[in-house]
Amino acid sequence: MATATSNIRSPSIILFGKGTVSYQRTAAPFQIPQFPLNRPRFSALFASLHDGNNNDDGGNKVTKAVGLEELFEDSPYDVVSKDSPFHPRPLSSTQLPNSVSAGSRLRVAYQGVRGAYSEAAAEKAYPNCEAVPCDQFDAAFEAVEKWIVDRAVLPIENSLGGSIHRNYDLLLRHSLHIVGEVKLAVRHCLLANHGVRVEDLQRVLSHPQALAQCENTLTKLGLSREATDDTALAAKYVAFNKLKDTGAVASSSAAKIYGLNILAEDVQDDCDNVTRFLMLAREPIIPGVEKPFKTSIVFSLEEGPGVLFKALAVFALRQINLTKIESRPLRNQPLRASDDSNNGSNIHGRRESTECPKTSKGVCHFLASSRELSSGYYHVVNNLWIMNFPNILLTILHRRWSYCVERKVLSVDSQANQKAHCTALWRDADKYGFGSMTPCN
Ligand SMILES: O=C(O)C(=O)C[C@]1(C(=O)O)C=C[C@@H](O)C=C1
Repeated sequence: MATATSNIRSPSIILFGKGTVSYQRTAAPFQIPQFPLNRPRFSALFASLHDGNNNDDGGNKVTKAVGLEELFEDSPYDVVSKDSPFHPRPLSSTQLPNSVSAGSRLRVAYQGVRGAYSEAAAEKAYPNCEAVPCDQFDAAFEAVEKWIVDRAVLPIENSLGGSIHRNYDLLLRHSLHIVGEVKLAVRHCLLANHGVRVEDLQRVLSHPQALAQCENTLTKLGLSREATDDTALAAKYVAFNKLKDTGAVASSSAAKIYGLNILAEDVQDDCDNVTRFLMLAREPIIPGVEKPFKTSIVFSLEEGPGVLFKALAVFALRQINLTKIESRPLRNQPLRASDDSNNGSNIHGRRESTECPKTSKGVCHFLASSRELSSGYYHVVNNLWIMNFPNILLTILHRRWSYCVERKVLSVDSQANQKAHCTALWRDADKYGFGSMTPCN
């Protein structure tokens, strides 16, 4: 009874081609004007993909899905140009033109195909938005940066599966700002083609996070697991390939969209399965002094005893409530096998700025600075609920530590209090070590 999770060649690769090649292939459909006329700015990207049916409740989806299967058979890479005329095809980072966003309806990028939880999150975050699918997280970041869309909504953590590290890392490499968050209750279903029973299933496909969230159930069922780029893509793959021994873990809306049967509902291990999504924009929210904001800060520290403890003391001493901290490897200062031999002493070596664009908002420049000793990690103090978090401090943090990205309204206090609070906090920051960091500008 196999229960291990394996990463197979992702169906998304099968469906959407191979990088730049699929980009070339997309050129043809641009000429087919099936795209709704009221969305001209996307005609180049989605000419063959929309029929204005995005809100279809799925009543006739079985026929559509089955009919499309033939399209996959002759040449998988042509699927880009022949993909469902009913669904937008995901953007990939190689397919983003430099067009400028215009128009009134907010366009919001999400990772996945139609029916992904991220699509639901995008619609929850921005009701009445035009949700734009992207094949990878990077593509969603780039779509905002290149003005293809106005916002991105991307998962950052799940109550059962934990952090989505990829997006932490991408936040550093891109220059977008967190302007809000949305939490989505994720209720997974076990889906299969019509006529397939639970006992017929040998394996199940889904996003790794979704598989992790259903670990106990899938183990009980004795199903092997294979990873896909998103849950809805798993459903699409199972449907289009008419698989009889393979199910998908995905949403009930994915079941409708791709014409699958729901074998079991609520297969996640805990009924409180919530994913937190970040709302990302090109411009930050400018914090006012009249309201406190929820803030995230990224910083790295020099190697030394208790440096992280001291850094966090800065917040503790100011009664600032931290709700999450995430430490991630610094890509340009990776751990090396040879570090084993120096008995846990400092990691030596010069960091090179290869990953981070110089123009990004401070933090990458900062992290790429040439300090010789480093812990090899950067730290994200996340969900930092700061009462009376003042503008001036935000400015200082932005200049010296990195960036403050997440801001949300909490309550109100006087400006004088805020200024005092800020000055003291910054003094502590200097005292406890942040002050020794290399300024980023
Ligand atoms: O695969 C999807 O449907 C997604 O939207 C992605 C994602 C994730 O990355 O965590 C979002 C919510 C669920 O936690 C499972 C998967």
